[in-house]
Amino acid sequence: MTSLLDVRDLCVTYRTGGGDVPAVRGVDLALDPGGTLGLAGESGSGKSTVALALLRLLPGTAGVTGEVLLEGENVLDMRWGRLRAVRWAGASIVFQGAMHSLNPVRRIGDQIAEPMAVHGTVPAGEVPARVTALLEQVGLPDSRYRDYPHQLSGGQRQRVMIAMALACEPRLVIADEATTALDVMIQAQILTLLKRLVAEHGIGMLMISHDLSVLSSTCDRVAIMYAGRIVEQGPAREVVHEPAHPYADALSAAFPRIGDPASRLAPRGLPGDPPDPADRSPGCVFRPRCAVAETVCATVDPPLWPVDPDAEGASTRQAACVHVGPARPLTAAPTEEKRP
Ligand SMILES: Nc1ncnc2c1ncn2[C@@H]1O[C@H](COP(=O)(O)OP(=O)(O)OP(=O)(O)O)[C@@H](O)[C@H]1O
Repeated sequence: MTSLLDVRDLCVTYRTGGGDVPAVRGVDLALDPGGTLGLAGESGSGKSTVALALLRLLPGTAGVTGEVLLEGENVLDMRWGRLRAVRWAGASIVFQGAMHSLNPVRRIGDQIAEPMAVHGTVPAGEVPARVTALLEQVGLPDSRYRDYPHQLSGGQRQRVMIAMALACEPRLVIADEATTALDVMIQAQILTLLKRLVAEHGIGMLMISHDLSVLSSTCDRVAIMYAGRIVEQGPAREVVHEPAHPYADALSAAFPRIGDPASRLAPRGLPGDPPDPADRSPGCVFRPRCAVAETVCATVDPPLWPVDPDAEGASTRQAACVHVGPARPLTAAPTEEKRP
């Protein structure tokens, strides 16, 4: 089966007056049709840069290398006309903060109709009925068709953004912090809606959030980013509830876990700051903040490898840490030597 999305060795560097900022460094991601992949990491880890790179929406100051294969076709090599056809119809994106993404002086229905008109995916005469159907799918009455964005609540506007994203029946939806600005009740409603729509339409979804609990309740698989790299990826339950990489562990511990009263009362924080993206020191980039760092971590920068190479299906769970997987022997000697 061809992957819906296959990202290979994606690197993004922003050119700034203060020098180059390598925001994404060698990211590999894969998503099957109908699959849901979560991308998590703290602020500045490069999540949005990945999302924007997938549809070539980055500013001109960004240099991009690697491959973004959408149903086998490299988005990074597409000619402009082909790229325009792929946006909305092949893959669409829902951003945080719908008020800034919607046009304040255009009616909701007309804005949802626009991608269909531009791409000609629906005959002109059928567009109003399709808009009404989309409004219904996202839980809005068709009386909202003629409303302006300011007449809707934040949650309703976010539903409009989802309706727009689905308008041309894309195979991939990218949701970038799509529920972050919403209160917890509305957030739950929108997540339920997204999950239902993705399942009903067989759409693949890449969901970006700094909130692991959101991803664990929505996605099949989760990838954790730190300083522009994926440091762990695998089945959502395992990555969120039994993280292997020390950073994934710290991120997971920062969120209260349902059913664990102790963690609900005292989520752990992660000391220190994320590294300067321009820092090219050798070794593991997480080392200065890592509670289990050893001497070897100052020189070895491990790639992603299987967490448990002996377990069945283990190849799907990977982490980039010398303390997990086949790298363990690397740590054995220095650890023994250090002991008195
Ligand atoms: N236009 C830009 N020019 C220069 N640097 C940028 C630009 N956009 C992002 N960056 C830098 O790239 C890195 C990754 O930023 P990005 O916004 O992708 O992270 P993020 O994980 O999505 O963060 P957040 O959750 O806060 O949105 C950061 O160091 C950021 O400062």
